[in-house]
Amino acid sequence: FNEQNFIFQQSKTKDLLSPADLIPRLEDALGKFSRRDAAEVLQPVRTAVPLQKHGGFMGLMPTYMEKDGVLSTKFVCFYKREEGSTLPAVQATVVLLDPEYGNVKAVMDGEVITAMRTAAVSAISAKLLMPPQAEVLAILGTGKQALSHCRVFTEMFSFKELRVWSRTKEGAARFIRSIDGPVQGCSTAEEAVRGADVIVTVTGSTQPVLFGQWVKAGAHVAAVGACRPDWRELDDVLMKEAVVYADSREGAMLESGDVILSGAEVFAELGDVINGTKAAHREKTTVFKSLGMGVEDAVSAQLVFDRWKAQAGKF
Ligand SMILES: NC(=O)C1=CN([C@@H]2O[C@H](COP(=O)(O)OP(=O)(O)OC[C@H]3O[C@@H](n4cnc5c(N)ncnc54)[C@H](O)[C@@H]3O)[C@@H](O)[C@H]2O)C=CC1
Ligand SMILES: O=C([O-])C1=[NH+]CCC1
Repeated sequence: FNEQNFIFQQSKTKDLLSPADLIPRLEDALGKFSRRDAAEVLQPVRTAVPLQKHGGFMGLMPTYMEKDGVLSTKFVCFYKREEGSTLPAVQATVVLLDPEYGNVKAVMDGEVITAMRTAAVSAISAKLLMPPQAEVLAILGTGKQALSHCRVFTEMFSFKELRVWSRTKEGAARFIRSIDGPVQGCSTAEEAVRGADVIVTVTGSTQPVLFGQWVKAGAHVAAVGACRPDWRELDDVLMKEAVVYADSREGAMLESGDVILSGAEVFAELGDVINGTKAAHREKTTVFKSLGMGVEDAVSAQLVFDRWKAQAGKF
């Protein structure tokens, strides 16, 4: 394996991936995952290796989709970064293999894949669970995931109002400068979320930043940060009052501080709703606890590979 063409840099994955193409593949993958049919998806909960000295962890996310012939693994390193740091909080690489022989087919930059697939899965959660006629979107956090969520949500839905909150003025200003449409910068998280129909939490916080008493009844929350068992983004009130959905029930029980420490019950996986085996409680306050799954990276990497093959006229 030393073929230049099979290394996909960030610019290439960016060119080849679009939310519109990705969303149907992710919906299909989430549905397959929740059927727990080993011939469709084999995906253990990610192995997390703490990098104590450097304030981060490395996650290994292997996935096999036998029927689809997709074998991949992602390596992802996550670090807590100071506001304004130019270093990325999340760095990732996705390796796509041939399941028949075990040879590597492609090595891809995983930052764009991670940013886009995470936002696309949150958008799927909103499509299924947000109240009808949702008008106001609030985003807490202004980093890479905030930007990708903003892009995917504004592409997929027509909110009348977009609000954003950062823990620093500079973070909010940078975010507002980076996006095209109108956005209201809020000086507190409470101001951003009061009355919002959809709330996205994409912070590196380890303590709650969103409190149930601020959240409008019937709102949908896509909770994307706090991916360790002792990290929180949401308080107990919200976790207990809302109907809680997750990408993976096992992942949520092992990795999500919001689920584990609040004692909240995971009502369903997003895939169960897609499969029609569990209800989408749009009329209630809902939380989608996103942790990120290997199967999302697998289908995203396969999509990049398929698009590249089609463009290059390969095989
Ligand atoms: N569920 C999933 O599939 C994925 C989840 N993530 C998680 O999403 C979160 C955001 O990731 P990125 O945007 O890549 O990181 P980033 O570093 O680019 O952005 C993090 C944002 O959180 C803010 N923040 C950090 N600490 C905070 C605190 N104590 N209180 C309030 N705000 C705080 C920062 O100011 C920044 O705006 C992280 O927690 C990461 O682990 C990332 C990738 C995938
Ligand atoms: O799924 C993913 O890639 C991650 N989830 C939390 C940090 C990175």
